[in-house]
Amino acid sequence: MLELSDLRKRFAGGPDAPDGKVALDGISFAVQPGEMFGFVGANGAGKTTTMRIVMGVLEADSGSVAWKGRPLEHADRRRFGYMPEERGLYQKMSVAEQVEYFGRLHGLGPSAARKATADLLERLGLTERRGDAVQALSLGNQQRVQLAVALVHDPELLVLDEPFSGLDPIAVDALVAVLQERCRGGVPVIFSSHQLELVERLCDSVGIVSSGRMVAAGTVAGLRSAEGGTLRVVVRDPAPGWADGLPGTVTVAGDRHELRAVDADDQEILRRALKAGRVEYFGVEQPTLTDIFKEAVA
Ligand SMILES: Nc1ncnc2c1ncn2[C@@H]1O[C@H](COP(=O)(O)OP(=O)(O)OP(=O)(O)O)[C@@H](O)[C@H]1O
Repeated sequence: MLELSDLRKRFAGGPDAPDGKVALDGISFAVQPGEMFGFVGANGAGKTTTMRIVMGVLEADSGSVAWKGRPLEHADRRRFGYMPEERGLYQKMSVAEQVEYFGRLHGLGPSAARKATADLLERLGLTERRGDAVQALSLGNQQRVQLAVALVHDPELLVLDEPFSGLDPIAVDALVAVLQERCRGGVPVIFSSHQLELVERLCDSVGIVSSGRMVAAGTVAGLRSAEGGTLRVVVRDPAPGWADGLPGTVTVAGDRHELRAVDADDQEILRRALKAGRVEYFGVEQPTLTDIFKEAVA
């Protein structure tokens, strides 16, 4: 549905970096209807640059962005919802006026804009602040307004640059519910985040970007199985030297010996552990998205 192919972008250099800075070095991925795509990467990896290119804020040096099978055009973007990294709200306008205004700007009629605004302010916990100027709100509440602005016109695609940063847990849950609802309605959602547990919980697929390149992409389950699990055994008070010759590493805390090993013969390790002492834990642990991320960007 949205398809990015081999995007490249170099920023002009200054006196310190005359050759410029390669921000994107061939980014490709696709997001399908109703798919939640988590875009993760270290600071400066290229996430914002990619999203800005999708939204037409920046132009790529080469590569392409297609929407519904044809080159993305300016008119398509009017039907997208975008939350930019540089938050842009009119500070003196009231919360409700602001959201309605952006709804109108994206083509909603007055009553549709009013209704969508009231619904979203309720969902995002802003109804009581509807008449307040944006500048009087806390940063987290300003963020909620920014999200309402991105969502008000019922967009066909959502591109959200760190939408969860700075939100309290209640607001995170409210936003998750809204995004999941939009996804269920067929809208593809791309969002960047450093909150990897949240990405793992929410996303159908994930792209890990490092130095302008996509270093891993796919479903969280697929990335996990590619990575393989870690065997973990905890033995209480084992005989000395019980793990000699076994693969992996052993850490000792008091009388608890913990062995962790990858790609090991689990049955052999279990036999040795049972012989050595009381086995308190034995299992294969799947890597978390944080483990996968660290491995991919290392
Ligand atoms: N306008 C610009 N001029 C020069 N360099 C830029 C510009 N915008 C971005 N860059 C550089 O491009 C690279 C990618 O930046 P980008 O903002 O896309 O990263 P990011 O993954 O969004 O990072 P973060 O997680 O910190 O928001 C960085 O090295 C950044 O310094």
